[in-house]
Amino acid sequence: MKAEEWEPYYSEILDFFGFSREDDERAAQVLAELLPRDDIEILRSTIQGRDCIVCGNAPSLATDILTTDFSGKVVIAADAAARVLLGAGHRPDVILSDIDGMDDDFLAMNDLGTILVLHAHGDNIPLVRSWVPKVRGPVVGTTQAAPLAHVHNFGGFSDGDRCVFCAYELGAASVTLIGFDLDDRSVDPVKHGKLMIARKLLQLCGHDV
Ligand SMILES: Nc1ncnc2c1ncn2[C@@H]1O[C@H](COP(=O)(O)OP(=O)(O)OP(=O)(O)O)[C@@H](O)[C@H]1O
Ligand SMILES: Nc1nc2c(c(=O)[nH]1)N=C(CO)CN2
Ligand SMILES: [Mg+2]
Repeated sequence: MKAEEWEPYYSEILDFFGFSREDDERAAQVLAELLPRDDIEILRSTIQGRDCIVCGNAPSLATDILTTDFSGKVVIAADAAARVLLGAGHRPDVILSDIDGMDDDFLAMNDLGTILVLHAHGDNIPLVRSWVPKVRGPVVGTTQAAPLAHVHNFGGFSDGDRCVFCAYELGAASVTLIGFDLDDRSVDPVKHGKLMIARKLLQLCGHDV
């Protein structure tokens, strides 16, 4: 998504949650300084022209996995969905995370080739500082604010919808969603707000979830 197309959605999200653009920009700078590399071309070659399965982390993911044919597909996990996939025997090819779901399992998957797409925002700067220096494998940085030379903005907000924007931006042949239950009543009010925004952003990409 072009920056000028993303801007009105981003602006509305900042107003809705009371988040600060300046804090998001500061977070992107911190990420830029800590990233060991920019593996965007590895990420592009993983996704371009391929059928992708994007996995959200709704409670329904565990059963969705059982009825999904993963063969030949690129598996993209939204944050902690990666652990559910791994537990079911599917190490994701790519994980997008704003680092609140990150743990040593993510580093172990990254050591085996899973690409980490790590997102900096105004409320996760301490997580960026503590986890990014530990990354040894392929890594790409993202922001929801203005992109920097090696910190990308593919569009999207929550980990799940950002996976979908990233896949289309990098030329996926198709994108299938599993583990998305945006009407989930078990989530807290902030998460509910994020899921409603995810619905709107996914509709922009042609996915009615
Ligand atoms: N019912 C659901 N509950 C949680 N996440 C969901 C649900 N349905 C879809 N998702 C998607 O799965 C993504 C990953 O979920 P997870 O619970 O790991 O996220 P999170 O790190 O808490 O979310 P975020 O950082 O985006 O607030 C979410 O960002 C969201 O886009
Ligand atoms: N400033 C800020 N930005 C975000 C946040 C958040 O909590 N604060 N959460 C996100 C993932 O849901 C994505 N972006
Ligand atoms: Mg997260």
